[in-house]
Amino acid sequence: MTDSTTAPPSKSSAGQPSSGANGRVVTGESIRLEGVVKRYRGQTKPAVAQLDLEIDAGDIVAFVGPSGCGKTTTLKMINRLIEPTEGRIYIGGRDVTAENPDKLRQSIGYVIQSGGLFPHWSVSKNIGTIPRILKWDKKRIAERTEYLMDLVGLDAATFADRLPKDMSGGQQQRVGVARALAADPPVLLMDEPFGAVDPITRARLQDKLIAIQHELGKTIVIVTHDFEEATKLGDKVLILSEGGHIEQFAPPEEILANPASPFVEEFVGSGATLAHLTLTRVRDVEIRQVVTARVGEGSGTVVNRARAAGEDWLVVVDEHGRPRAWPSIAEVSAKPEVSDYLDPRLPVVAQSSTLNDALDSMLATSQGGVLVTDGRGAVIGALNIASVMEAIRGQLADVRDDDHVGYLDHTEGSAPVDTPVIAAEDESSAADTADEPSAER
Ligand SMILES: Nc1ncnc2c1ncn2[C@@H]1O[C@H](COP(=O)(O)OP(=O)(O)OP(=O)(O)O)[C@@H](O)[C@H]1O
Repeated sequence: MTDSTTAPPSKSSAGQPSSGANGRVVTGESIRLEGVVKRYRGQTKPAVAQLDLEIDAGDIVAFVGPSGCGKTTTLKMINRLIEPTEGRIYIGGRDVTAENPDKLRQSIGYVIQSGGLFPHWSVSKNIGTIPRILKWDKKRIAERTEYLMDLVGLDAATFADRLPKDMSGGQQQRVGVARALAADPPVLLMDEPFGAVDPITRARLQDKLIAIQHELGKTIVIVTHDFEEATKLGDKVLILSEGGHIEQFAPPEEILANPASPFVEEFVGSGATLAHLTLTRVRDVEIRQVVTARVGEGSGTVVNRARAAGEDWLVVVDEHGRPRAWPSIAEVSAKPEVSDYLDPRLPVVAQSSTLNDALDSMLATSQGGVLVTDGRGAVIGALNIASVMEAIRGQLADVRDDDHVGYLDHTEGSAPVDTPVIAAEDESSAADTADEPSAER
């Protein structure tokens, strides 16, 4: 990836990057909604009845809530794609309800599901959309485009001239994020950005967003239907009920530990255990060191290196340290030098990935381990399934009901009740199979 010296200096209207409360770089701006109301014409009830909300500069905030509660309406009022009926919205202390809406939208990044790219424009032309409107010179646009493609993990030489239709959904979504960041806006609004991609790609895009956020420190508001996604991405989660009513606005840990209302408890409901697992990141678990080898190195040398470290496997990396394959020493020994083979099914997660993501990745690739990479995609170690399971078991034990009596605590004879039927085929299917021979074991 490009190092930061080749990136155009960050020039958000927030001024110089500052350091947030948690020591992170902040180039984003705060967002404040004051008495915001939205009444759509012809509707008896307001979509958003009365909303007061303050989002800190440099935070990611996830909006969740049942369908129709006003998430998208609220998001689109921030960049005035939807005009508030009443109230004021401030970005970095500036009252944006009084600004020219077109100018405002040029200064706020906006990402929608599937990227929303212009289909007949190449990737680079798509990314340069706002800088062209802002009349940046060609050289500056070209440099910015290259930097952003690198930031979102797309090789400029391969993708700059491609049309969106010739890319995967996840790649298109990365272009959507690069385009939204083109003019270095302090605020990024995202409406269900990862809704249309498969779970593994989704986890990778979420990790990429977290890495970008750590590097740039924008203020990001994201609408999602997925509470697990909200807990993974959000520094804070906003739970709304009908009419844009705030049920709770707090860090995910706090929502899980102290749901503010029965509504929140029910909304979080069955997803709570899963969400607890989402709170544990790969970086919270001890990762194993791996032996790496560069493409083109002599096989004898790298096999000796692996043996000396007591490893049967080694990770082949490119010149940036990014993993390409994870062969055994027997496989490496079969060729004179380390091959440039790129394994399309390599299980890889980021440090910001959740234990769920790590497990998903292992299951999807049928591997017993997963490689762990840093924010720039370079390999830093591996996790095996046993350590993930151990951490998950610890998490589940923490959230399990304290009153639960386990097998070892049980006093013999104190539960003289019939065994309940917890799971069984329904009668019709049981009848259907009654005459069939029983399967061999
Ligand atoms: N253009 C419109 N005209 C009239 N009513 C609308 C309009 N757009 C949204 N609404 C209504 O406003 C309310 C809030 O809609 P909004 O799209 O903000 O909800 P949401 O929480 O984003 O929903 P979802 O999760 O289903 O996307 C809903 O009752 C919806 O039917």
